[in-house]
Amino acid sequence: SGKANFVQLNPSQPGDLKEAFNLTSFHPDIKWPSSDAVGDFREIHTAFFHRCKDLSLRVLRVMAQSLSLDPDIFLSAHRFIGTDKNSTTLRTLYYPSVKSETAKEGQVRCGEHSDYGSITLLFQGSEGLQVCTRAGEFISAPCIPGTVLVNIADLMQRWTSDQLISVRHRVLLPPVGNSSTRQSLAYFVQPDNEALITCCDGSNKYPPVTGADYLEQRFSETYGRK
Ligand SMILES: O=C(O)CCC(=O)C(=O)O
Ligand SMILES: [Fe+2]
Repeated sequence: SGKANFVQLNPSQPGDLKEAFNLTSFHPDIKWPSSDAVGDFREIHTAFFHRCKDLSLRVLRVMAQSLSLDPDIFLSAHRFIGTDKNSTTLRTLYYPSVKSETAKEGQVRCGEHSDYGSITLLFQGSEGLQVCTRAGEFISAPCIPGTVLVNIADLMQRWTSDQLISVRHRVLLPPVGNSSTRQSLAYFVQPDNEALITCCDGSNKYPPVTGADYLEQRFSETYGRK
C-alpha cells in the first residue's frame, strides 16, 4: 500500500528530517495524492515502479553470473514484484531545507542503516549520501547524473554467505547556512514473501528464512511493531 510518513532508520537517534511516500505493490486502497494536487503522480509512479522492476531483474541476473551461480538463482525468488506476494517498495524521498538552529542534537536526514532486502536501486538528485567502507569510514558517494546507484542489502549478504557485503549508509544534514533540499528515489528490491532464502553455497551459514519472515523481523527491530 502507499503511505506518507515520518520515520527514522536509526531508532536510537531523534527522528530523521525527511518526508517519504512509499509504494509497495498495487492495491486498490492505495492512498494516492489527489490528481488535482499532483497531476500524473500515479501514472508516472506506476510506470517507474515497473521500469525499476525490469532493471532490478537484469542486475540480479548479472550478480548471479558474477558469482558463477545459476543465472536464475536470485530471479527465481523475485517472481512476484508488484503484486501482494512481494514487498518490493518504491520510496520517494524529500528532505526539506534545514534550519540548523532548530535541528536537534544528533538529528540527520537519514540515520545510519543498511537496507533489508536483496538490492536497492537509488536515484539521487544531489550529493549527500555517505557509504561506509569496509574499514568503517564514511565516504561521500558521488552523484553522477544519469546513473543508478546499486546497494547490496542485508538479505543478499545472508543469501551469499557474506560473499557480498551489505553497505551501511546515511544522509547527514547539509552544512550550516546551506538551505538546499534533497530528493531521492529508492527502490528496495525484496524477494517474494514465500521464497525460502537459503545460503547459495550450501554452507547453511545462516538458517533458511522466507522473504516475509525476514522483513517482519527487521521491521519489528526498527519500528518496534509487527
Ligand atoms: O536518500 C537517500 O539517498 C538514502 C535513502 C535511504 O537510504 C533509505 O531510505 O533507505
Ligand atoms: Fe537505505
